[in-house]
Amino acid sequence: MSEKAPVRRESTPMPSVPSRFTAAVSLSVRAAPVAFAAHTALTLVTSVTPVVSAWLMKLVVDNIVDRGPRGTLLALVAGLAAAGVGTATLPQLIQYLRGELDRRAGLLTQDRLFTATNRFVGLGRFEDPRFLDRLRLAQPNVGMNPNDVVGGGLNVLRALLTLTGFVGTLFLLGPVMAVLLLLSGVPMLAAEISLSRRRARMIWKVGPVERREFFYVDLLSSVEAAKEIRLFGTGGFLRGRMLAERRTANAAKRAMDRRDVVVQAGLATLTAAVSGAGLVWAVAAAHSGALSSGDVTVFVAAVAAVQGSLSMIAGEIARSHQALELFGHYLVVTTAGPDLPTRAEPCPLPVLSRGITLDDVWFRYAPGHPWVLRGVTLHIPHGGALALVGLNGAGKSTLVKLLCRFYDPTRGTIRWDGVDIREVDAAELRRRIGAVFQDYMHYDMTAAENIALGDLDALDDAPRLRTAALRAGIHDTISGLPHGYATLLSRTFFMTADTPEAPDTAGSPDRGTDGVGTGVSLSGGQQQRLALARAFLRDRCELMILDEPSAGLDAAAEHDLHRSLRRHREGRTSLLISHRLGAIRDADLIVVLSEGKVVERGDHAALLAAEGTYARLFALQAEGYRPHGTDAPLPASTATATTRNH
Ligand SMILES: Nc1ncnc2c1ncn2[C@@H]1O[C@H](COP(=O)(O)OP(=O)(O)OP(=O)(O)O)[C@@H](O)[C@H]1O
Repeated sequence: MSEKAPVRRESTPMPSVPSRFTAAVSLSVRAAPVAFAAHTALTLVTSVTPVVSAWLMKLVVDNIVDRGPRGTLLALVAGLAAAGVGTATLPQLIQYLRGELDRRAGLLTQDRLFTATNRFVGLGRFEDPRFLDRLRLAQPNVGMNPNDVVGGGLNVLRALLTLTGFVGTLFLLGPVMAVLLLLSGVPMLAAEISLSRRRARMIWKVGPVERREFFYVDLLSSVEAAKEIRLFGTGGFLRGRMLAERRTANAAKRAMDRRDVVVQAGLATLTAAVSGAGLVWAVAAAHSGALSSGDVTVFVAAVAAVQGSLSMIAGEIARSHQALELFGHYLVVTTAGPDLPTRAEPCPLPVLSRGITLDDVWFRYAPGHPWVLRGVTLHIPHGGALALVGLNGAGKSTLVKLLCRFYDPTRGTIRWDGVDIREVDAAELRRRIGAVFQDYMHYDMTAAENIALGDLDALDDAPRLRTAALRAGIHDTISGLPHGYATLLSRTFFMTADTPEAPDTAGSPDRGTDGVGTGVSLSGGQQQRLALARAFLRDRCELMILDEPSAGLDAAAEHDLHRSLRRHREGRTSLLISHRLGAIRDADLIVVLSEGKVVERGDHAALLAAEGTYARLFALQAEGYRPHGTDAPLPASTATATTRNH
């Protein structure tokens, strides 16, 4: 069989600029059609008000100089006042509409982004730094908003309309000057576009640096890391690392800003030179009688407006270009193909009746990485309990991840009652599995929610939650919490019902606020029981996987847990991983993995008799329970307790 890359690196190409622009516009329209239409219409109205004002001003000045009819003058002044009110008020309305569009487009973008990431079947994408960089840049709260593209496009359109009006005016008054002014816009545009390209490249380049900086920020502000940081005194070291990343990002941004300053200064000098020349020409023309006083007024306004519009067009094109680059990351993420091959019409997954078979399974996390599983062949019989044993790094958890189809085997197959699990719907496969992972999750949510995340159908089903909690031995603890199952299991958030107006005790030496507003923290073992309850909620699952389910439990709890598990797994297929060999001694089949290979298999008695790895590990553990300095065998009762509880 040919080798398949287990982790498909993201390979979706960046869409072309026109398709990015079309996609951004359609997303903004879909997010808020009314606000979009109103924003567009008002923006276009504001594009003509400066031209109208300038012409009205010319007519007013000419009327005063020529002593025109009083009624006409009043009408012109009224028109000028109306245009002034429009110029003054419309920007506020436009700004509000822009904000609303930003918010709605941001919401839709976020929704689509995380709908897309949830669609990935496996874990590979989340271990691909390039993908993670894109995902960060594509988030509306980090900087990307499709509306920036639309807003930029509209501003360009507005500036173009204003420009057309004033250029027409200038052509009437001084065509040479009009051409000169327009030509001065060409280097401006070229320079701005080149700057925006560089800026977009810089943002992409510093992406990984900023992600690392956020990693250190997260460490320095998380309660989980706070213990070790204080114990080992690593705060200064981590702060140094964080600042080093910030300095690297700052250096890249500074270099960009310096280039910006030089280019903008050059452009401003050019602009000043052109408008100075225009002013000299207009004064000379007025002196010779070629232009009226009103003409000079409108000419000066037109030069300023044309230059303003040109600079706005150049700036907005540059900003839109940059926004389009960021929007491209969003499109790459949301249109990325599946991370693992999926069938358009998946095979139905049969009810497990025979078992799960791994046939010559080889696996490595990436093509350049070492093999983690090397030709594993084993059968987990239906209704049986299979235990996996092995030293750290032997590949046990990896095997579990393949069973859940978080990755596909690089070679070989895994069959569920004869059906290759690559052929079935991964979500359906996972619905049939209950699991507690070695690195189980704890959620900053209520106790009920922490359990219900195992099966959201049970979110409002108190008896089911209670049964699962009872089986995991955590019910009494939860019942004793201030709000029972509704207690927030977190000290880092406020309870939903409470408001952040609770007294701020951060600066107070005595934080004895009786937990005002915040939830409670559970111990590590209690959190592990909660994770077990989450798995037990899936009491109808066909395969139960328990990867080190009792590592954090006290001896009595572990004993109770294994008794409960034995009861629970009757007639159910289960896969158990534990370094505490007493916990798995009564499994139907014990498989010893070493460096990705099955090196021993059999039941407890057979493996002890074989005097191999398992027997050696078991003897080592039992040794720890022998009275000091004796070779005497343990008393029968102690031996039983030892092997069962440790
Ligand atoms: N996501 C990953 N990417 C790359 N390598 C990984 C990844 N996860 C695990 N590995 C590597 O795979 C090997 C097997 O790891 P695995 O977690 O399966 O071992 P294990 O038998 O469960 O060990 P332990 O008893 O310590 O839990 C290790 O060498 C580890 O470095």
